[in-house]
Amino acid sequence: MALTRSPRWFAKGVADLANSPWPPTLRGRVWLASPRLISSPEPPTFGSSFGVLSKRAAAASSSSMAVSLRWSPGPRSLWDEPLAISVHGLAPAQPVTLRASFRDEKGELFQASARYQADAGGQLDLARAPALGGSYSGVEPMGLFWSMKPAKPYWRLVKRDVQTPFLVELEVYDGHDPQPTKVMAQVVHERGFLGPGVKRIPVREGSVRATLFLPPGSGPFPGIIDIFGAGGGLLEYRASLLAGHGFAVLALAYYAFEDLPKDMKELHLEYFEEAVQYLKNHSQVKGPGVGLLGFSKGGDLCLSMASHLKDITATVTLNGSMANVGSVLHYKGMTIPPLGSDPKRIKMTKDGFADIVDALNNPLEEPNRRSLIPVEKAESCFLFLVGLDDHNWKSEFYANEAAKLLQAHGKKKPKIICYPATGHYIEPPYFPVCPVSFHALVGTLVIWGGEVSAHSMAQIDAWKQLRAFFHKHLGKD
Ligand SMILES: CCCCCCCCCCCC(=O)SCCNC(=O)CCNC(=O)[C@H](O)C(C)(C)COP(=O)(O)OP(=O)(O)OC[C@H]1O[C@@H](n2cnc3c(N)ncnc32)[C@H](O)[C@@H]1OP(=O)(O)O
Repeated sequence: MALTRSPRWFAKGVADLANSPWPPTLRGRVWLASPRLISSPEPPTFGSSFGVLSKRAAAASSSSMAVSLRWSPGPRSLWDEPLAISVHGLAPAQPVTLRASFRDEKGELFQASARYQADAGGQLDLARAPALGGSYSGVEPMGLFWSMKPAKPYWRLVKRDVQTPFLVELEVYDGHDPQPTKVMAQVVHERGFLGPGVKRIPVREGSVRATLFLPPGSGPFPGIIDIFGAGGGLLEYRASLLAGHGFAVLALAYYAFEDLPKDMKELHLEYFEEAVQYLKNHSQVKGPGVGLLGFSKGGDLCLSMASHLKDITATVTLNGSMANVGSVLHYKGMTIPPLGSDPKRIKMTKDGFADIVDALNNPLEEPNRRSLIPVEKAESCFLFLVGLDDHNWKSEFYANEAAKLLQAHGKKKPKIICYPATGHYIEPPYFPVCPVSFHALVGTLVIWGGEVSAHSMAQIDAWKQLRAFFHKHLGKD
């Protein structure tokens, strides 16, 4: 039996299919609105983002009205893209519950839900309608994403393979029951990390272990090196998303990856210098200088790179430190010891988690000054993005002291943007906030800080700010 569809609806789906920039295999899947439209056992795959009822739910649905759930851009989007989400075909003022969920690559579930009420016309537009409770409240067009929580405690969202999307399922349930059962519409949407035409190039040049992401087109593109914090391995997701905004981005590993050192006890700046040279010399990277983006320990590494290496034009840190932390840093015979700490200053929260915010020594006091990073030697301009509720360390203090050091030596004033109620893990937009998780360097569960809503808004703004800063100082592609 052929599928029967309302011509307009079907044509839209097919049109999306034709225009969709994504290869057919990556197109969103849709389920049908009601039994009368279902004839194939397999839900069809369309380029459209019209998503409605699964076959199972269709059988349960009493309404013959097709409830449709739509979001744009469709058929898939990138993780850092906002979505316009709406529901159509409801009864006037009908109470409904929306639920979003997906599983990460380790199979761990992330989910959020919120209660809404349709308008007089039976429509629900998340850009206008307030959530009445659940994972969030108020008018929050992307609340279903940023408010998601893992079912597994102390679990962080980490995208390990940027070549595959997360399949996010969005469901509309009838009513506001705490555990609603009647599904009225359902759609699976693909949230990717590699934009159309972005190339992913593994880099094994000399001792450099990295992945280069190039935007579509011939370039040359402004180049950025992206460095994560303590944890090891090679995390690519921030670089791959940033490449979607016109930058050539090198996600750089520096320990616990392939033949790199197994731990970060001893790091050599020559390794990072080799990475800068690789990126600078790439035919599709626009010189003369490159940008650096560092999060946490990656932030202090970027400051050390900017201070000691040539051709660093723009440096952005996300909750970085202005002292060398967690490893001995060597460069051309020079040795910078790690900033000391005192375990006695680790506090325990009432829930039994470690709060390490005061554990590090003050880098301005002797003998800790030997761990200070000589940012005054840098030619780079700086943007320090700071979470004011960072519980990993005193990010605001470090940013302000680094600014004083720079200005005391006649350097340009760095831009400092502080985000209230924002914790340590400032990730790309719409990453669920992780309040507590395992700290690779401390070896236990720590609190990272951050109030969910404020931290989520900070992630959206920080992403905008760093992109604008790099475009301003490195040029546009
Ligand atoms: C005196 C004190 C002074 C303290 C003074 C303070 C000094 C702070 C200095 C450092 C500041 C920072 O950088 S703070 C950290 C910033 N973090 C980052 O930038 C992220 C860096 N990368 C990572 O976290 C890692 O690469 C991962 C977790 C993404 C993947 O690493 P991996 O090595 O593949 O992980 P894996 O083997 O699977 O698991 C290793 C362990 O990591 C944890 N883990 C793994 N995946 C996850 C996950 N999604 N969510 C939560 N936890 C996870 C588990 O506990 C797991 O143990 P098990 O369950 O398998 O047994």
